[in-house]
Amino acid sequence: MSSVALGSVFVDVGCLRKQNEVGRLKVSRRNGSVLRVRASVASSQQSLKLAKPEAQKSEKTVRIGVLGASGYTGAEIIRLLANHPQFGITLMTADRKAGQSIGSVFPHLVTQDLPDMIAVKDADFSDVDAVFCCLPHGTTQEIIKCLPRGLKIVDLSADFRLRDIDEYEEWYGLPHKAPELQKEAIYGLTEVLRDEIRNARLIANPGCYPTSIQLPLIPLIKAHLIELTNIIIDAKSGVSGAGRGAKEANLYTEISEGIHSYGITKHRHVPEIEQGLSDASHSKVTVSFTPHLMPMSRGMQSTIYVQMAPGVTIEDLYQQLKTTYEIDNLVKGASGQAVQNLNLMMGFPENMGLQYQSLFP
Ligand SMILES: NC(=O)C1=CN([C@@H]2O[C@H](COP(=O)(O)OP(=O)(O)OC[C@H]3O[C@@H](n4cnc5c(N)ncnc54)[C@H](OP(=O)(O)O)[C@@H]3O)[C@@H](O)[C@H]2O)C=CC1
Ligand SMILES: CC(=O)N[C@@H](CCC(=O)OP(=O)(O)O)C(=O)O
Repeated sequence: MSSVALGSVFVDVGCLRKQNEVGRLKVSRRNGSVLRVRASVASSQQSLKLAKPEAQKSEKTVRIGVLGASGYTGAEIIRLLANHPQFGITLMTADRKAGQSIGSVFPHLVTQDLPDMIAVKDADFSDVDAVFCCLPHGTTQEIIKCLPRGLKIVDLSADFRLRDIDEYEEWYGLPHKAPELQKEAIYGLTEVLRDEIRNARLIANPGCYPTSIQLPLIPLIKAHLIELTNIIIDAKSGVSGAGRGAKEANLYTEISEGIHSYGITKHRHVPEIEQGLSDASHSKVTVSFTPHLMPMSRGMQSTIYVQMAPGVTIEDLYQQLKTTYEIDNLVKGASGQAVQNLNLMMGFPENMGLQYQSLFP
């Protein structure tokens, strides 16, 4: 039996991308037994130059609320929507930063003509068609439960990702406060559940690690090209993955010039990854997953070690991933995937507003 390593590289709230990879998941071969899958959302000042928010505003047909606009994923959605022809932001909320303008919190967004951020309790949803919910898990369930039923919701938190409520309570250490909504939620791994996402009201946007791991593995599992045992994932994240809130472990002095693993054997993304892989294989799949924090602002790399099924070659794996992904012009990341999902839910082309020129270096 042969083993192979899959390198899954993408960025959680945006990423660097080479010119010839625009809008694509790209598969390439390196060093004989290593396949690399790249999926990206470009981040750049360049994209701000492309945006003409005021000119586009009146033409935009979908009114968007961003809950948690003062956080990293909220800010990234605001940046992406500046260039979206149909999604116009009419409401933005914050907690500690309620009452402030987005430009005062994120200077790179100062050119946008947007409402000031308000507390969720003061929000009026009569002028909103869809929300991106960029709030901490736990808080999210209670807030989403109180939103008008007519809203489409893409939730970036982990609150509705696990189908099994008991599993949620076990891994998140919190009782689930909206189990009835959990039944309705669709997991937003776009490439895998596109049809379900189109008809959904509530999307549970996947975690960053689970996205980088499931995208390369699911097509290989579905095609029976790899064994379902001994899947080992060595993943690395930039610090923006931990959100903008102050935490001692994320101080510059703690994370610069070093790397450390965390959540070994008990990271909360394990059940999410196993749920997705088990669905793909119709049997219980377990993984060994170790995340690491890297001294970089944004970005993610997951190196995945798998055993190939008898008779399978690395070329088979390469062809499978190539066929699966080269036809999809997509961008990836927490906020990019959220916009991708709402595009589908609203009946727009999946990549609308997501085709940015990339930035290098
Ligand atoms: N960062 C990432 O790469 C990814 C994050 N996620 C998930 O997306 C969600 C948002 O993450 P991220 O943007 O990083 O988080 P941040 O910590 O950067 O931002 C959190 C946002 O929620 C607001 N907020 C915090 N507590 C409350 C509350 N009790 N009531 C109302 N609003 C509140 C904050 O307001 P204020 O700042 O004003 O206090 C802020 O706007 C989280 O669930 C996270 O797990 C998912 C994928 C990737
Ligand atoms: C670096 C870092 O701390 N990362 C976060 C994952 C962030 C993410 O994308 O996951 P959620 O959407 O589930 O929060 C963590 O390990 O918990």
